Amino acid sequence: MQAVSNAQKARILRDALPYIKEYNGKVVVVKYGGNAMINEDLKKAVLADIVLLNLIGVKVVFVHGGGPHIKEVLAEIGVESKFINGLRVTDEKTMKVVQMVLAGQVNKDLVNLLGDLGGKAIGLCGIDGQMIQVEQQDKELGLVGKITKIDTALIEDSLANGYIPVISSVGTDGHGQSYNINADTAAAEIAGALQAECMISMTNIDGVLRDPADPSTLFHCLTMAQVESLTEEGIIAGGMIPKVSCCTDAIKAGVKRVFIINGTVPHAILIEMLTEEGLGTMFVEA
Ligand SMILES: Nc1ncnc2c1ncn2[C@@H]1O[C@H](COP(=O)(O)OP(=O)(O)O)[C@@H](O)[C@H]1O
Ligand SMILES: CC(=O)N[C@@H](CCC(=O)OP(=O)(O)O)C(=O)O
Repeated sequence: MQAVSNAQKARILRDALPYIKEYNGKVVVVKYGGNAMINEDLKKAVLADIVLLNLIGVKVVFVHGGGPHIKEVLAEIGVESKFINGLRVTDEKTMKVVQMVLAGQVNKDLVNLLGDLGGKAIGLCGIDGQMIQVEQQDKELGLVGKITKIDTALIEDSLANGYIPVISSVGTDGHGQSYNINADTAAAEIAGALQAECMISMTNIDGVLRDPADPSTLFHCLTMAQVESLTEEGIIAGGMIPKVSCCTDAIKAGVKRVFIINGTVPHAILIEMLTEEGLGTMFVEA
Protein backbone atom coordinates (compact mmCIF):
# COMPACT_ATOMS: atom_id res chain seq x y z
CA MET A 1 0.00 0.00 0.00
CA GLN A 2 1.27 3.48 -0.89
CA ALA A 3 2.15 5.68 2.08
CA VAL A 4 -0.03 8.76 2.59
CA SER A 5 2.01 11.93 2.98
CA ASN A 6 1.28 14.45 5.72
CA ALA A 7 0.05 16.91 3.08
CA GLN A 8 -2.37 14.28 1.74
CA LYS A 9 -3.58 13.52 5.27
CA ALA A 10 -4.20 17.23 5.84
CA ARG A 11 -6.06 17.50 2.52
CA ILE A 12 -8.28 14.53 3.40
CA LEU A 13 -9.25 16.28 6.64
CA ARG A 14 -9.82 19.58 4.86
CA ASP A 15 -11.95 17.89 2.19
CA ALA A 16 -14.18 16.54 4.94
CA LEU A 17 -14.96 20.08 6.13
CA PRO A 18 -18.10 20.68 4.01
CA TYR A 19 -19.53 17.36 5.18
CA ILE A 20 -18.66 18.09 8.80
CA LYS A 21 -20.44 21.46 8.49
CA GLU A 22 -23.43 19.77 6.88
CA TYR A 23 -23.85 17.22 9.67
CA ASN A 24 -22.76 19.35 12.63
CA GLY A 25 -25.59 19.53 15.17
CA LYS A 26 -27.79 17.23 13.05
CA VAL A 27 -29.37 13.99 14.19
CA VAL A 28 -28.10 10.88 12.42
CA VAL A 29 -29.63 7.52 13.30
CA VAL A 30 -27.25 4.63 12.77
CA LYS A 31 -28.59 1.09 12.87
CA TYR A 32 -25.92 -1.51 13.56
CA GLY A 33 -27.06 -4.99 12.60
CA GLY A 34 -25.99 -8.06 14.52
CA ASN A 35 -24.61 -9.63 11.35
CA ALA A 36 -22.21 -6.71 10.94
CA MET A 37 -20.71 -7.29 14.42
CA ILE A 38 -18.55 -10.09 13.08
CA ASN A 39 -15.45 -9.65 15.19
CA GLU A 40 -14.14 -7.48 18.01
CA ASP A 41 -11.65 -5.55 15.84
CA LEU A 42 -14.30 -4.60 13.32
CA LYS A 43 -16.76 -3.71 16.07
CA LYS A 44 -14.17 -1.44 17.67
CA ALA A 45 -13.44 0.21 14.30
CA VAL A 46 -17.16 0.93 13.79
CA LEU A 47 -17.53 2.27 17.32
CA ALA A 48 -14.43 4.47 16.94
CA ASP A 49 -16.09 6.00 13.86
CA ILE A 50 -19.22 6.64 15.93
CA VAL A 51 -17.16 8.34 18.65
CA LEU A 52 -15.44 10.48 15.99
CA LEU A 53 -18.81 11.54 14.52
CA ASN A 54 -20.04 12.42 18.02
CA LEU A 55 -16.91 14.48 18.73
CA ILE A 56 -17.29 16.50 15.52
CA GLY A 57 -20.78 17.47 16.64
CA VAL A 58 -23.02 14.91 14.94
CA LYS A 59 -25.90 13.86 17.18
CA VAL A 60 -25.57 10.12 16.65
CA VAL A 61 -28.42 7.90 17.83
CA PHE A 62 -27.12 4.34 17.76
CA VAL A 63 -29.78 1.63 17.39
CA HIS A 64 -28.46 -1.91 17.43
CA GLY A 65 -29.64 -5.38 16.53
CA GLY A 66 -28.32 -8.71 17.69
CA GLY A 67 -30.18 -11.41 15.75
CA PRO A 68 -27.18 -13.79 15.66
CA HIS A 69 -26.55 -13.27 19.41
CA ILE A 70 -30.20 -14.17 20.16
CA LYS A 71 -29.91 -17.23 17.94
CA GLU A 72 -26.80 -18.39 19.82
CA VAL A 73 -28.42 -18.18 23.26
CA LEU A 74 -31.65 -19.80 22.02
CA ALA A 75 -29.58 -22.65 20.56
CA GLU A 76 -27.94 -23.18 23.98
CA ILE A 77 -31.38 -23.80 25.49
CA GLY A 78 -32.53 -25.88 22.53
CA VAL A 79 -34.96 -23.38 20.99
CA GLU A 80 -35.08 -22.85 17.25
CA SER A 81 -36.87 -19.75 15.92
CA LYS A 82 -39.29 -19.52 13.05
CA PHE A 83 -39.26 -16.34 10.95
CA ILE A 84 -42.17 -14.84 9.03
CA ASN A 85 -41.09 -12.22 6.47
CA GLY A 86 -37.81 -11.72 8.35
CA LEU A 87 -39.47 -11.33 11.77
CA ARG A 88 -38.81 -13.75 14.62
CA VAL A 89 -41.90 -15.51 15.96
CA THR A 90 -41.54 -14.65 19.64
CA ASP A 91 -43.10 -16.69 22.44
CA GLU A 92 -42.63 -15.85 26.14
CA LYS A 93 -39.46 -17.89 26.54
CA THR A 94 -37.95 -16.33 23.41
CA MET A 95 -38.94 -12.85 24.62
CA LYS A 96 -37.00 -13.38 27.86
CA VAL A 97 -33.92 -14.27 25.84
CA VAL A 98 -34.43 -11.36 23.41
CA GLN A 99 -34.62 -8.84 26.28
CA MET A 100 -31.68 -10.39 28.10
CA VAL A 101 -29.48 -10.51 25.02
CA LEU A 102 -30.39 -7.20 23.36
CA ALA A 103 -30.96 -4.89 26.34
CA GLY A 104 -28.40 -6.71 28.47
CA GLN A 105 -25.46 -8.30 26.71
CA VAL A 106 -25.27 -6.54 23.35
CA ASN A 107 -26.34 -3.09 24.56
CA LYS A 108 -23.96 -2.99 27.51
CA ASP A 109 -21.04 -4.40 25.49
CA LEU A 110 -21.47 -1.60 22.94
CA VAL A 111 -21.74 1.08 25.64
CA ASN A 112 -18.66 -0.33 27.34
CA LEU A 113 -16.63 -0.30 24.13
CA LEU A 114 -17.78 3.22 23.22
CA GLY A 115 -16.67 4.37 26.67
CA ASP A 116 -13.30 2.67 26.24
CA LEU A 117 -12.85 4.51 22.95
CA GLY A 118 -13.42 7.89 24.58
CA GLY A 119 -17.12 8.18 23.78
CA LYS A 120 -19.85 9.23 26.18
CA ALA A 121 -22.57 6.65 25.67
CA ILE A 122 -25.72 5.70 27.51
CA GLY A 123 -27.47 2.36 27.03
CA LEU A 124 -31.24 2.41 26.72
CA CYS A 125 -33.98 0.18 25.44
CA GLY A 126 -37.50 1.06 24.35
CA ILE A 127 -38.83 0.27 27.82
CA ASP A 128 -36.77 3.07 29.40
CA GLY A 129 -38.92 6.16 29.77
CA GLN A 130 -41.56 4.23 27.76
CA MET A 131 -39.60 5.32 24.72
CA ILE A 132 -40.92 2.67 22.34
CA GLN A 133 -44.62 2.00 22.88
CA VAL A 134 -46.16 -0.94 21.08
CA GLU A 135 -49.18 -3.13 20.58
CA GLN A 136 -49.16 -6.72 19.37
CA GLN A 137 -48.44 -6.76 15.64
CA ASP A 138 -50.02 -10.06 14.76
CA LYS A 139 -51.16 -13.11 16.79
CA GLU A 140 -49.05 -15.43 14.62
CA LEU A 141 -45.85 -13.53 15.53
CA GLY A 142 -46.56 -13.68 19.29
CA LEU A 143 -44.72 -11.02 21.27
CA VAL A 144 -43.60 -8.96 18.29
CA GLY A 145 -44.51 -5.32 18.80
CA LYS A 146 -45.97 -2.90 16.30
CA ILE A 147 -44.80 0.58 17.28
CA THR A 148 -47.64 2.93 18.22
CA LYS A 149 -45.56 5.78 19.61
CA ILE A 150 -41.97 6.89 20.06
CA ASP A 151 -41.44 9.19 23.04
CA THR A 152 -38.25 11.01 22.09
CA ALA A 153 -37.78 12.82 25.43
CA LEU A 154 -35.11 10.49 26.79
CA ILE A 155 -33.22 10.45 23.48
CA GLU A 156 -33.31 14.22 23.24
CA ASP A 157 -32.17 14.64 26.86
CA SER A 158 -29.26 12.26 26.21
CA LEU A 159 -28.24 14.11 23.04
CA ALA A 160 -28.55 17.50 24.75
CA ASN A 161 -26.14 16.24 27.41
CA GLY A 162 -23.63 15.08 24.80
CA TYR A 163 -24.35 11.35 25.16
CA ILE A 164 -24.59 8.86 22.34
CA PRO A 165 -27.85 7.04 23.08
CA VAL A 166 -27.36 3.33 22.37
CA ILE A 167 -30.81 1.82 21.93
CA SER A 168 -31.98 -1.78 21.78
CA SER A 169 -35.21 -2.68 20.05
CA VAL A 170 -37.32 -3.92 22.95
CA GLY A 171 -40.62 -2.08 23.46
CA THR A 172 -43.38 -1.95 26.04
CA ASP A 173 -47.17 -2.18 25.85
CA GLY A 174 -47.41 0.12 28.89
CA HIS A 175 -48.81 -2.75 31.01
CA GLY A 176 -45.55 -4.43 31.94
CA GLN A 177 -45.23 -6.63 28.88
CA SER A 178 -42.06 -6.40 26.79
CA TYR A 179 -42.19 -6.88 23.02
CA ASN A 180 -39.58 -7.78 20.44
CA ILE A 181 -39.11 -5.33 17.57
CA ASN A 182 -37.01 -5.67 14.46
CA ALA A 183 -34.09 -3.30 15.01
CA ASP A 184 -34.40 -1.68 11.58
CA THR A 185 -38.05 -0.93 12.30
CA ALA A 186 -37.12 0.66 15.63
CA ALA A 187 -34.36 2.71 13.95
CA ALA A 188 -36.68 3.98 11.20
CA GLU A 189 -39.44 4.94 13.64
CA ILE A 190 -36.92 6.71 15.89
CA ALA A 191 -35.41 8.50 12.86
CA GLY A 192 -38.88 9.62 11.76
CA ALA A 193 -39.88 10.78 15.25
CA LEU A 194 -36.64 12.79 15.58
CA GLN A 195 -36.95 14.11 12.00
CA ALA A 196 -33.36 12.92 11.56
CA GLU A 197 -31.14 14.30 8.83
CA CYS A 198 -29.99 10.84 7.92
CA MET A 199 -30.50 7.16 8.70
CA ILE A 200 -27.82 4.61 7.92
CA SER A 201 -28.42 0.90 8.31
CA MET A 202 -25.18 -1.07 8.65
CA THR A 203 -25.42 -4.70 7.67
CA ASN A 204 -23.16 -7.50 6.39
CA ILE A 205 -23.78 -6.94 2.69
CA ASP A 206 -23.02 -4.02 0.35
CA GLY A 207 -26.67 -2.95 0.08
CA VAL A 208 -29.57 -4.24 -2.00
CA LEU A 209 -28.26 -6.51 -4.74
CA ARG A 210 -30.02 -8.20 -7.65
CA ASP A 211 -27.93 -11.26 -6.80
CA PRO A 212 -26.72 -11.22 -3.16
CA ALA A 213 -23.79 -13.44 -4.20
CA ASP A 214 -22.55 -10.94 -6.79
CA PRO A 215 -21.36 -7.52 -5.48
CA SER A 216 -21.40 -6.08 -9.02
CA THR A 217 -25.24 -6.26 -9.00
CA LEU A 218 -25.57 -3.58 -6.29
CA PHE A 219 -28.40 -1.07 -6.69
CA HIS A 220 -26.77 2.30 -5.90
CA CYS A 221 -30.12 4.06 -5.71
CA LEU A 222 -33.67 2.74 -5.37
CA THR A 223 -37.03 4.49 -5.61
CA MET A 224 -40.10 3.43 -3.64
CA ALA A 225 -41.63 1.93 -6.80
CA GLN A 226 -38.48 -0.12 -7.53
CA VAL A 227 -38.45 -1.42 -3.96
CA GLU A 228 -42.04 -2.58 -4.34
CA SER A 229 -41.42 -4.47 -7.55
CA LEU A 230 -38.14 -6.03 -6.34
CA THR A 231 -39.95 -7.26 -3.23
CA GLU A 232 -42.80 -8.69 -5.33
CA GLU A 233 -40.24 -10.43 -7.58
CA GLY A 234 -38.66 -12.01 -4.48
CA ILE A 235 -35.28 -10.35 -5.16
CA ILE A 236 -35.53 -8.53 -1.83
CA ALA A 237 -35.93 -11.43 0.59
CA GLY A 238 -35.40 -12.59 4.19
CA GLY A 239 -33.92 -10.03 6.58
CA MET A 240 -33.67 -7.55 3.70
CA ILE A 241 -37.50 -7.24 3.57
CA PRO A 242 -38.01 -5.40 6.89
CA LYS A 243 -34.73 -3.52 6.35
CA VAL A 244 -35.76 -2.08 3.01
CA SER A 245 -39.33 -1.31 4.00
CA CYS A 246 -37.92 0.56 7.01
CA CYS A 247 -35.80 2.65 4.67
CA THR A 248 -38.82 3.62 2.57
CA ASP A 249 -40.85 4.29 5.74
CA ALA A 250 -38.10 6.60 7.01
CA ILE A 251 -38.15 8.56 3.73
CA LYS A 252 -41.96 8.83 3.95
CA ALA A 253 -41.60 10.04 7.55
CA GLY A 254 -39.37 12.92 6.39
CA VAL A 255 -35.84 11.59 6.98
CA LYS A 256 -33.76 13.33 4.32
CA ARG A 257 -31.12 10.73 3.49
CA VAL A 258 -31.43 6.98 3.97
CA PHE A 259 -28.80 4.37 3.20
CA ILE A 260 -28.00 0.70 3.64
CA ILE A 261 -24.23 0.17 3.79
CA ASN A 262 -21.85 -2.69 4.48
CA GLY A 263 -20.77 -2.33 8.11
CA THR A 264 -18.08 -4.97 7.61
CA VAL A 265 -16.13 -2.62 5.30
CA PRO A 266 -13.69 -0.68 7.51
CA HIS A 267 -14.84 2.94 8.04
CA ALA A 268 -17.85 2.53 5.74
CA ILE A 269 -19.78 5.10 7.75
CA LEU A 270 -17.04 7.75 7.53
CA ILE A 271 -16.71 7.16 3.79
CA GLU A 272 -20.48 7.49 3.36
CA MET A 273 -20.88 10.59 5.49
CA LEU A 274 -17.64 12.54 5.18
CA THR A 275 -16.45 11.93 1.62
CA GLU A 276 -17.96 12.36 -1.83
CA GLU A 277 -17.76 8.59 -2.26
CA GLY A 278 -21.16 6.91 -2.17
CA LEU A 279 -21.29 3.43 -0.72
CA GLY A 280 -24.21 1.04 -0.53
CA THR A 281 -27.81 1.67 -1.57
CA MET A 282 -29.43 5.07 -1.23
CA PHE A 283 -33.23 5.33 -1.07
CA VAL A 284 -35.12 8.14 -2.72
CA GLU A 285 -38.78 9.01 -3.06
CA ALA A 286 -39.01 8.83 -6.87
N1 LIG B 1 -31.69 -8.55 -2.64
C1 LIG B 1 -30.91 -8.68 -1.57
N2 LIG B 1 -29.79 -7.93 -1.46
C2 LIG B 1 -28.99 -8.05 -0.39
N3 LIG B 1 -29.21 -8.90 0.65
C3 LIG B 1 -30.31 -9.67 0.61
C4 LIG B 1 -31.21 -9.59 -0.49
N4 LIG B 1 -32.22 -10.45 -0.25
C5 LIG B 1 -31.97 -11.05 0.93
N5 LIG B 1 -30.81 -10.59 1.47
C6 LIG B 1 -30.25 -11.06 2.74
O1 LIG B 1 -30.53 -10.11 3.75
C7 LIG B 1 -29.44 -10.13 4.69
C8 LIG B 1 -29.45 -8.86 5.55
O2 LIG B 1 -30.50 -8.92 6.51
P1 LIG B 1 -30.20 -9.35 8.04
O3 LIG B 1 -29.48 -10.67 8.02
O4 LIG B 1 -31.48 -9.29 8.78
O5 LIG B 1 -29.17 -8.24 8.47
P2 LIG B 1 -28.94 -7.47 9.86
O6 LIG B 1 -28.61 -8.49 10.89
O7 LIG B 1 -27.81 -6.56 9.55
O8 LIG B 1 -30.21 -6.71 10.16
C9 LIG B 1 -28.24 -10.27 3.78
O9 LIG B 1 -27.11 -10.76 4.47
C10 LIG B 1 -28.74 -11.23 2.71
O10 LIG B 1 -28.47 -12.56 3.05
C1 LIG C 1 -39.03 -9.14 15.62
C2 LIG C 1 -37.60 -9.46 15.34
O1 LIG C 1 -37.30 -10.20 14.42
N1 LIG C 1 -36.68 -8.92 16.15
C3 LIG C 1 -35.26 -9.11 16.00
C4 LIG C 1 -34.56 -8.14 16.92
C5 LIG C 1 -33.05 -8.08 16.72
C6 LIG C 1 -32.66 -7.59 15.35
O2 LIG C 1 -33.41 -7.01 14.58
O3 LIG C 1 -31.35 -7.83 15.06
P1 LIG C 1 -30.58 -7.67 13.66
O4 LIG C 1 -30.62 -6.24 13.32
O5 LIG C 1 -29.24 -8.17 13.97
O6 LIG C 1 -31.31 -8.52 12.62
C7 LIG C 1 -34.87 -10.56 16.38
O7 LIG C 1 -35.50 -11.17 17.25
O8 LIG C 1 -33.88 -11.05 15.80
